[in-house]
Amino acid sequence: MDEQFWQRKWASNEIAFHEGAPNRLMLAHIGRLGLAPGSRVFVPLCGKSLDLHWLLAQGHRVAGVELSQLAVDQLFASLGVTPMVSSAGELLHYHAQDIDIFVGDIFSLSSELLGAVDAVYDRAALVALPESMRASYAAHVTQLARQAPQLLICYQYDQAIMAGPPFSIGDEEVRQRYGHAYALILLDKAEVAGGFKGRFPALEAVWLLA
Ligand SMILES: C[S@@+](CC[C@H](N)C(=O)[O-])C[C@H]1O[C@@H](n2cnc3c(N)ncnc32)[C@H](O)[C@@H]1O
Repeated sequence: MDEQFWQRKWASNEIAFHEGAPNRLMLAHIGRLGLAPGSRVFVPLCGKSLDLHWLLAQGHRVAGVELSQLAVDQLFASLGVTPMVSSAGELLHYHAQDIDIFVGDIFSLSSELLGAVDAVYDRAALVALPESMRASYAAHVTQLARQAPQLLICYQYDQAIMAGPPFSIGDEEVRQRYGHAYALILLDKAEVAGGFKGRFPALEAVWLLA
């Protein structure tokens, strides 16, 4: 999954991962992060997720990083907000009140550029990356967020049925990626209603990394 793969997806509007409403598992479990009003939540690989809208509506601040400038332009358009855009190293920094979105590769983002965050929310980010990138991604997010608590949502299914993305991330892999830095609590594991992509059984697991 190189950069061109995702740029093509956005350019051709093949974005089935984009949900038309805030994620139901986030709504059910985000309380476990214990966010105080005004908390700053980092959303890696954020796309134009409506979860960002929801977090803002709760009075939180959001920070994100996303490869596709098209996605980020669409995000701000849907928020009805005109950002200030500046360059930040190899990234572009879109800023508006309570919002900082960095456009470019997450591996070009530093904790200094990102600034302090109170929590991380990963939906469809770790699962979007091939196995060869996931160890570096998890280590980088842990370091970027200075071990802030994280709500992580993963799919689990038979990887032999579909190549991914999204990839299947089993419990053991979550422990391998994050167990050294966090106490892991499996909050929920439930069948994907109607099967994954309507074709085969899958589970969604929600983890609290505390
Ligand atoms: C499966 S989508 C999920 C988007 C969002 N989290 C959501 O729930 O709708 C994965 C996103 O990660 C972005 N992406 C992939 N690799 C990236 C990277 N190295 N740095 C930043 N963004 C990346 C893609 O452009 C895509 O928008």
